[in-house]
This record gives sequence, structure tokens and C-alpha cells, in this order.
Amino acid sequence: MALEVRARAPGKIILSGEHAVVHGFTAVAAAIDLHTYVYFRLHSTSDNDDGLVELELKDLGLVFSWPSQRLREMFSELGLPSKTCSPECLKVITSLVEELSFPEAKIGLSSGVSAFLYLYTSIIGYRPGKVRVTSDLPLGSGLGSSASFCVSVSAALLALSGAVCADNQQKGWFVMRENELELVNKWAFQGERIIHGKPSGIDNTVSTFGSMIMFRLSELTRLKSSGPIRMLITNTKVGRNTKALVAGVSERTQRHPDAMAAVFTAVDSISKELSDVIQSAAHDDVSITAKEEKLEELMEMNQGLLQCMGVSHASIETVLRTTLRYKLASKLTGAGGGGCVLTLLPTLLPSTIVDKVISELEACGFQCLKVEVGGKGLEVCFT
Ligand SMILES: Nc1ncnc2c1ncn2[C@@H]1O[C@H](COP(=O)(O)OP(=O)(O)O)[C@@H](O)[C@H]1O
Ligand SMILES: C[C@@](O)(CCOP(=O)(O)O)CC(=O)O
Ligand SMILES: [Mg+2]
Repeated sequence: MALEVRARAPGKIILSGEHAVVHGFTAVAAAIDLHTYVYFRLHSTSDNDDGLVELELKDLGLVFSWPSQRLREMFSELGLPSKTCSPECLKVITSLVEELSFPEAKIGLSSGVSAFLYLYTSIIGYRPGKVRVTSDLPLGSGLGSSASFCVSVSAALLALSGAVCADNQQKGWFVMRENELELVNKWAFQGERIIHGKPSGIDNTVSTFGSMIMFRLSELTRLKSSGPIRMLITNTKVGRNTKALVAGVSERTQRHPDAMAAVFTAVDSISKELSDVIQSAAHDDVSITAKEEKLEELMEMNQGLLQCMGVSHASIETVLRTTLRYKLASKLTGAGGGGCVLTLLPTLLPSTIVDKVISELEACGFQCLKVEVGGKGLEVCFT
């Protein structure tokens, strides 16, 4: 059995339907070419059993470790492994994480470390090992860093537990079988539950399977675009927390159930229409432009409804106003409240205009990034 593995899982953008998807309505998401990378080394069984379980967050210069014997003692009464994190299990994890010290600005990491501890002890048990994580993704910005962290960690742990890839002969990076991806996705969802509280599952699903998907109530439909879709991502750099924003929308839904049901239903129609438009054929400039104009209008409508949900932010509004001056449509992506904004870059838009918008946005202190959407999902590598 292999003792070392690497996994990489992409972040995502949500083209339509964030928040509504948590309440059972349709959303559309796509993988982007920014990843979380995990290296996992399991200590051999001949090493003594009182070694450490280590987590290194390399970009952040942080290392956390726990004596495996201590984990065994603390979790043993819970009867692990468990398929979901019970309140008792979360209590144990919280007490372990509270002992750690996080830099003031990185306090949000505690939920990621909690998800790690849950996944490690549930999948591997108490055998010592070292997990190193690096990421291209900005954390807590709406690009699904939490899901890509949970997917890549789950995949690496499952691969060395023997639950997946047991008979693998492939060299280099490869994609697991469909049923193995499904197993990784299930564990990653449990990790997301610890970080988000009430995730819909769309982020871990698109990070695992890649491509562009329409998603509703755990069901995914893969979408095939007839041509490339280019987006500008603007990171407002305003920090926010998905768990708090999702809870805020749920509270608004409790206060105004009928009005919010109408908002969610409208989002559902937008996501379905957007999926149809994405898949519609467009082969010449006229039909490509018509298709892109429809996408822009739907994105603008979705943004209006996200404002109704209370998840926009002054920084997001600044991006919307700036891009509108260039007749470009934008919407927030992910949980909102700051974080990232998407702007569709039409195929025929001159690059000089793109450069101008970017420099105007960057002059506001934002960070811009051009991406093509709908790429690969999770991959692993044993060599
Ligand atoms: N590379 C990582 N290492 C550790 N924790 C991570 C990593 N990526 C994400 N997380 C966890 O996910 C949280 C951000 O998730 P969230 O608020 O859902 O925003 P998003 O998923 O849009 O980036 C972080 O605060 C951290 O707890
Ligand atoms: C708001 C939501 O729809 C997306 C959250 O995405 P992110 O964590 O902000 O990248 C929540 C969910 O679907 O679980
Ligand atoms: Mg997230």
C-alpha cells in the first residue's frame, strides 16, 4: 500500500443561484483553474504508534500537531469512525482546536482545522501522518476555498486508507472512478458542514467533478457550453464568512417566508434559463453575441435578487458601477458580503477595454483575475 499521495481540487464560481441553492433551489456553478493542493504522508506501521498527526498550512506558515495517542484517548468514547460529525464529536474537536493559537487575522482557520481533524480521525483513525496544504485560492472570498480544501484533504486521506484507488497502476495525475469521486464528495460535504454550518453541497460537488454543473438538492446535471465562457473575477478583498451569511439569509427567510420564497423561485427560473442558454448552439459572431447578452441579463437579474437577500456589500456595488460604465454585467459570486464579483467578458470585447476596466478596478484596491470556466475536477497522484 502506498504511503504518500498528492491531491488537487479546484475552486469554483457560482454563475447563478448561491444561497437559493441552500434552500433547495437550482444553481449553476463551474470549476476554475485555481486549486488547493494536499500532500499526505502516512507513517509506516513499523514506526511507533505514539507519533504525531501533523497539519502544515504552508502558505500561512502554520503547523499544528497532535500526539496520535491523545487523539485516540479523546475520541475513543465516541466510537469513531462516524459518517457524520455528531454534537459530541464536534465538542471534542472544538476543545482540541481551542488549545491552538491562531494569528488574530486568521481566526477563521479554526473551522478548517476542525474539519481536518474530523476527516483525519474518521478516515485514517489515529495512525500518525503528515498533511501539507497549499492553495492558489484566496480564503473566504467566495471562490470555494473551503470546499476545495475538504475535497483535496478527503481524497488524499481516502487514497491512503485504501478506500479508493486501491488497485491503481496509473502514473502522474489522474481522475478517480465515478464511484470513488462520489465517496470523496460525501466526506468533503461532511467537512463543509463543519465549516459552513448548512452547505448545499454545490461547492464540494463542482470541486470534485469539475466542469460546469446545474445543481439542486444534491442532484447534479453536467452542462456543456458550445463555446468558452470567459469571466473576470474581482476580489474586493473585503473579508467575510460564509457560515454567517448563510445564517443571515435563513433568518431573513424566517422573517419573510412568502417574499423570500418568491425571490428563491425567481432565482430558480434564472438558473434554469441560464443553463439552457449556456448549452444553446452559437457558431457565428451574431449568435455568440446574442447568447452572451442573455447571460449578462440573467446575471444582472440574479444580482438584484441577491441584494434582496441582503448579501451584497458597498464594495460589490462599487465593482458593479465600475464595470457598468463599460457596459459589462457583473454579479457577486459565492456567499457575498464582500469577497469576489464576476464580470462576463464577451468574446468580441477588445482586450484594450478589458485592460482599462482592470486598471480602474485595481485603482480601487481590488484584485482582478481572468479565468476560463468549467475545467477539471479532483485529481490525485501517487508518484
Ligand atoms: N487552504 C486552507 N487551509 C486551511 N483552511 C482552509 C483552507 N481553505 C479554506 N479553509 C477554511 O475555509 C474557510 C473559508 O471558507 P468560506 O468562508 O466558506 O469561504 P470560501 O469557501 O468562499 O473561501 C477558511 O476560513 C478556513 O477555515
Ligand atoms: C452561499 C452558498 O450558496 C455558496 C457559498 O460559497 P463560498 O463558500 O462563499 O465560496 C452556500 C452553499 O451553497 O453551501
Ligand atoms: Mg466555502
